[in-house]
Amino acid sequence: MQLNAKLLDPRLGSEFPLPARATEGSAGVDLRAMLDAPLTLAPGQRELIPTGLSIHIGDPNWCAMLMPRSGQGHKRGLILGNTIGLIDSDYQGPLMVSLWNRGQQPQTIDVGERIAQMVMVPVGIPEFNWVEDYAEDSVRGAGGYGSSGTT
Ligand SMILES: O=c1ccn([C@H]2C[C@H](O)[C@@H](COP(=O)(O)OP(=O)(O)OP(=O)(O)O)O2)c(=O)[nH]1
Ligand SMILES: [Mg+2]
Repeated sequence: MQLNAKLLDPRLGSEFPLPARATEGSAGVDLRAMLDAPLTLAPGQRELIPTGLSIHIGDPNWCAMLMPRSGQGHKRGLILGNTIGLIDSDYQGPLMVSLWNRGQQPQTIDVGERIAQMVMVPVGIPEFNWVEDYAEDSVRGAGGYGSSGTT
């Protein structure tokens, strides 16, 4: 899909590669920490980190989601302060990553390091049809929270 975007940090595309997917089959576009200097996050600390770009999706049938990189999350405890960042189709401001060190050790983020990934996701737009009863009872009904067991 085509995506209008602005480079807000001139180091992107010169000193650091443009945002890109790591491989042809990657779902996520890796986003970099466009910091002025390395940043150390203490255990439990989170900071809003600029990615150096903005996007304008435009089409309300799409959104973007910012997600942790699995290696960073699993090995270093670096995930997102909002768990997943949701980027609205009408947002035109700078893309920011709330990076959260949920681990036990301080973690230093290098300038330009790839800290998160952005995935484009289709959005269903609900038009609520408020009813008293559902026409059919589903097999699940109100069962949830482990109701189907573990085996
Ligand atoms: O990780 C994130 C999450 C959000 N945003 C931007 C894009 C998004 O469209 C906007 C608002 O996000 P959201 O709707 O999740 O936050 P909110 O707390 O509901 O703010 P608002 O009242 O502005 O909608 O902030 C980011 O840059 N990074
Ligand atoms: Mg909102």
